[in-house]
Amino acid sequence: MPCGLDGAIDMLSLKNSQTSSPNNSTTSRPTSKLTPKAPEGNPYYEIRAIPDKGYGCFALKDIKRGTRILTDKPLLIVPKPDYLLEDIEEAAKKLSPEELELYFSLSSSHGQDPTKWPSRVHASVQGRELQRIREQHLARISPTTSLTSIFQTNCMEMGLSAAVFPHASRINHSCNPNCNFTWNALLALETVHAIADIPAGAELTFSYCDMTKEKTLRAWELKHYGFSCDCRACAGDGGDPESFAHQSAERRFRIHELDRATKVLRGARLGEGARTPGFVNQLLELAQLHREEGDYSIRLARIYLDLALVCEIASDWKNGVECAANAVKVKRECQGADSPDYDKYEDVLRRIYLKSKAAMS
Ligand SMILES: C[S@@+](CC[C@H](N)C(=O)[O-])C[C@H]1O[C@@H](n2cnc3c(N)ncnc32)[C@H](O)[C@@H]1O
Repeated sequence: MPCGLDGAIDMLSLKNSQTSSPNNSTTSRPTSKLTPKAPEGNPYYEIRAIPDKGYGCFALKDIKRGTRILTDKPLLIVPKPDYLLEDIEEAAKKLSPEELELYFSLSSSHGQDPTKWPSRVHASVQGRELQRIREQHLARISPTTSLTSIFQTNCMEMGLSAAVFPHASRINHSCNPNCNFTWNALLALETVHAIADIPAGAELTFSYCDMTKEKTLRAWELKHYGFSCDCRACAGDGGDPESFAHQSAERRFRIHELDRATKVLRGARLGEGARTPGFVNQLLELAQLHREEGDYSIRLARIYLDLALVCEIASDWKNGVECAANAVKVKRECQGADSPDYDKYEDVLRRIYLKSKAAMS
């Protein structure tokens, strides 16, 4: 294996499976000319071309927070998150010619400038991980669309697998999104919910990265998709401390501080958390920050659930019921009442409510 003097491996000297694939006919080919459309009968959105973004999805009417805007069946499933080209090729063999055409009509972030990317990988990175990094790099800088370039531009987590969804894939990114996507294993469908009230004409967006991370980390993750984000959380703050960008950066910084401070006491050690001074206030502040940031997601639902459980331990029934009710509401609105675990949220609310009634009698 060629290795630089500094112990780094040159990525481009290691070309392999992109060119030696046994299934080259599907590995690389021109982009399809299919025009994307919202699913037939979907009343919520239409697809339009946007300068510099390809296509995007736009609300046809006012959409209330909690609305399920879309359910989508996977088009191509790769049953491992650390996929290689050979895994995508294997999955692509199961596609009909029409499905393959649809796959190749999706967005592809190939054609990127190689000088904007590190050209070397540390020598300690070996085997499958090295091959994966190399394949993805080659797909990114290649002048043509490929199975890998489309997969890495569009794939979403599907439990322990990764999959491409033909309709959900048309939704563009924002670090301050108005939609949430979740794999619903019970329905075997990807679901997209509005996490804000969306006015008619607005673009539907969700976050491709962990939106609570700070701007430079988000920018690095988004670079893999070949764009830099200009959403209101990423826009410059113009030196104005009142601007959304400035306040958002401060909120996300504080969210990280609070996450670090509370992480060890959440989950199995919640009982200890309940006895730790300041823990409840930290969780309350965290919930407030997520709300202000518009992160009306499962993260917020879990914070409320933990608050409810801490209140239950402390026999604080009034706040317990309120927090459990918030947890159920956020969970339902961002993932749906038919989502896995929803019953668990409702059970906590019911239990604390009954205990509060018993305590009053
Ligand atoms: C999953 S696709 C989204 C749909 C895509 N626009 C299309 O035409 O099918 C991801 C690609 O869309 C574009 N994109 C998504 N969000 C964007 C944003 N906020 N700004 C610029 N381009 C964006 C990038 O080209 C990215 O690689």
